[in-house]
Amino acid sequence: MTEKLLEIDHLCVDYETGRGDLKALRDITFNVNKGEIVGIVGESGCGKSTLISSILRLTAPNTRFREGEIRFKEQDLLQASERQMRDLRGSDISIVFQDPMQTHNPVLTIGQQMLDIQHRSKQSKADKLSHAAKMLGAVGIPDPDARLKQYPHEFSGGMRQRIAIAMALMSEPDLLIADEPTTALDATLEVQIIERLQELQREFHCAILFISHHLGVIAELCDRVVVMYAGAVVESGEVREIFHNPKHPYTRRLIECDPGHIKERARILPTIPGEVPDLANLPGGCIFRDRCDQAMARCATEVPPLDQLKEGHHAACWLNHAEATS
Ligand SMILES: Nc1ncnc2c1ncn2[C@@H]1O[C@H](COP(=O)(O)OP(=O)(O)OP(=O)(O)O)[C@@H](O)[C@H]1O
Repeated sequence: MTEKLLEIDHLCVDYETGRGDLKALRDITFNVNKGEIVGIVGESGCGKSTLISSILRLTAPNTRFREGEIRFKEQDLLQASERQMRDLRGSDISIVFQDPMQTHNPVLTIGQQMLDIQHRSKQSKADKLSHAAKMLGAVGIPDPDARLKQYPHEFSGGMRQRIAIAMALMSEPDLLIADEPTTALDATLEVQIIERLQELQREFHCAILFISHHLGVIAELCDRVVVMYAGAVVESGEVREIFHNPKHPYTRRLIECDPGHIKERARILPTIPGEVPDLANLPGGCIFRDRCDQAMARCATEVPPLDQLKEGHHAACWLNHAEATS
């Protein structure tokens, strides 16, 4: 039976700005089940970072949680104390960033940093170092005992990202949030990291919330995908279903822009013409209509609901509304 780990329920998050409230997340609902890999995809500005910082409760001071809930193992994170959040971060929930240098301290050896992560453990220093070396080995760093004595700048970008993943997994988290961990790497390294993440997920049984601009990467790794546009979910479902039977025009355009397997990915991708609407001054109707080549009169006035089209496949587009099962 699938067990829910992370539940995002009708989440609405605003930023207070001089121009009024900027609606960064609107009515976001999705789950990550135990041991599952869920991808979040969308262009820059669609709200991916706001979503991650909301889950970790590391938001900018002008953030307002307007509505909705975030539950992790049934605990309501928006009501949790700062201390409870600190306990969760880096233990039950870990994160890997796009730039591994955000994780690494340049003036400390990798070994010292991996010791620091284990500060709560009662094990001896020798055991902690041996655990650190084992984790470096698990992410494919050769000669891990010697490498522990080196500084971050002595590793290549791909190796630094592997080390960041090793550090994130040291606490055996239930949820690993991977925030575009391969975007800064070339295609070959990207494939290696994706394959390694798949192996590690099987070994450590953690769930992964994988954030990416690229549907190709999501297709390689994830079980399910949530497509976000301008702060809202426009489509969600199993990766295979979304790829073979995309129902939202935005998802179709993303697939056209990011074809096939990441190994063959072109270095410069075509982009979708037009821009994400101003989230501080949202237009009425469907938020994608100005960029949609199938827009109808109704799209200008009525917001399409996120319809269930078949079990587990949802899309918010009037084109499919007649097929909705709920
Ligand atoms: N502290 C803030 N105050 C005001 N607006 C903000 C703030 N942080 C983000 N935004 C705006 O909120 C919207 C969503 O931003 P967010 O960073 O979550 O998107 P994103 O999908 O992660 O983009 P990227 O991939 O470029 O990081 C954008 O319009 C952004 O300009």
